[in-house]
Amino acid sequence: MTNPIYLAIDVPHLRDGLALAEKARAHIGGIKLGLEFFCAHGAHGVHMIGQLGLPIFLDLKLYDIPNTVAAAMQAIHVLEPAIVTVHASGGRAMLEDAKAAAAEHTKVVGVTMLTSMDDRDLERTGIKGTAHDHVMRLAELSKDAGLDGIVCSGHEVKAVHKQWRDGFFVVPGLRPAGSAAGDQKRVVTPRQARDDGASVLVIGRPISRAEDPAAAARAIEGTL
Ligand SMILES: O=c1ccn([C@@H]2O[C@H](COP(=O)(O)O)[C@@H](O)[C@H]2O)c(=O)[nH]1
Repeated sequence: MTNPIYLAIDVPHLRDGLALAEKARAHIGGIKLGLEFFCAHGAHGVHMIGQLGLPIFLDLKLYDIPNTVAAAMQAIHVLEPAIVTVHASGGRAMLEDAKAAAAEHTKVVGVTMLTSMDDRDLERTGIKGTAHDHVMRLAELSKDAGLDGIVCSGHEVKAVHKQWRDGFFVVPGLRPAGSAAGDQKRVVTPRQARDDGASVLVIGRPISRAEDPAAAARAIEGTL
């Protein structure tokens, strides 16, 4: 079985990101590079991390008019990402054009509702209903638009998996039992998410902020 853990490299210095990825390398299946990393290090940073030979997940959360998102998708072909994110709330045309513009081997997944938000946060954005309802709606839209899957929390992945059997489900907001949630609000353990149908487990601070990142990654891998 391939290791579903993607380590989120959310550190300001490239050399620290490389060192972290090297330490955890034996216990992870891929690397997730997000906004912080891409804004600081751009394509050069992605190439450097890519040299470790692990699949790269570019968590860019693209959200713009269809033409702009499609152009951005084309621009990143050269980086050969295994996975790229777009915001599912960007609408059907944006999602369709994003998928059409992506490289053949890149999975395009729609971010439904950030794991740092709960029902109350959702209500404050003017959206009625629960996080669960909202994620289910955006999962259906993503599926209809031809995306490969979605990003959701471990609270919803079981229900989404039931509706979309061959979908690809990326789950962040993961915390080993007893570890601090920080800014994450919809949290489950890595094991729970995997058992409920997650394809990819995104884990950042429980590994990157650990005293011994390799030992932390190994311990999480051991629970799966
Ligand atoms: O809904 C979302 C979408 C993306 N993320 C990203 O995942 C990691 C999680 O990091 P932790 O340190 O394990 O909390 C981070 O890069 C986020 O940008 C998310 O958390 N939730």
